Amino acid sequence: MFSIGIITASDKGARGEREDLSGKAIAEVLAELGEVKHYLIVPDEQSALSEAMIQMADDRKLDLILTTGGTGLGPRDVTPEATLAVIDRQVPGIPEVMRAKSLEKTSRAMLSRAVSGLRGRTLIINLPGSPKGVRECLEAVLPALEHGLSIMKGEAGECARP
Ligand SMILES: Nc1ncnc2c1ncn2[C@@H]1O[C@H](COP(=O)(O)OP(=O)(O)OP(=O)(O)O)[C@@H](O)[C@H]1O
Ligand SMILES: Nc1nc2c(c(=O)[nH]1)N[C@H]1C(S)=C(S)[C@@H](COP(=O)(O)O)O[C@H]1N2
Repeated sequence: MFSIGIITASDKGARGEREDLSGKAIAEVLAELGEVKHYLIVPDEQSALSEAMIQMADDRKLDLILTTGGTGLGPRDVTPEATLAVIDRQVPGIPEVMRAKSLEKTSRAMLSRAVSGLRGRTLIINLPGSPKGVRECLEAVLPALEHGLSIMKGEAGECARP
């Protein structure tokens, strides 16, 4: 079981104006992969988002951080920039597969600028804001997540498939 953090990037959510169904969807989909240890709703502000990621990665030492929201083209959509500012190495295959699989469902998938990467021994993944988008994107990456996290933690040395 891996330790998981969820960050919902949402102005409405942070003001208490909308129930955060997307954060809940992440916790539901990942129930078998790990345990949600920390959960924050943060307004769409780059420094606050980066700060939340640093806290979860460096202080709480969580294995996996999922963000939802703020990946689009809106003027306040800055989650990818907040993520790029704190990661050491990108993992491009994760957003590549999320967009590729999601494009089979909606052409709007191309509008998510989501990124993914490692900060030390923490993997950070951006997801879109809608609960549907969260489920569709997580479904796309889930098959490889456990293996990726094990390699990241130094618990699995072999990538060979049986
Ligand atoms: N955390 C969430 N929980 C439930 N629904 C959400 C959430 N985030 C987004 N949605 C849904 O996806 C739609 C598009 O999301 P978008 O990111 O554009 O939200 P928004 O209206 O700009 O507000 P904000 O950025 O303050 O969350 C919303 O109108 C809402 O229906
Ligand atoms: N799988 C999937 N990806 C998706 C969507 C979706 O419904 N399903 N919505 C798209 C839409 S409409 C937008 S605008 C972008 C960015 O969403 P965000 O700004 O809420 O992060 O994600 C896209 N990615």
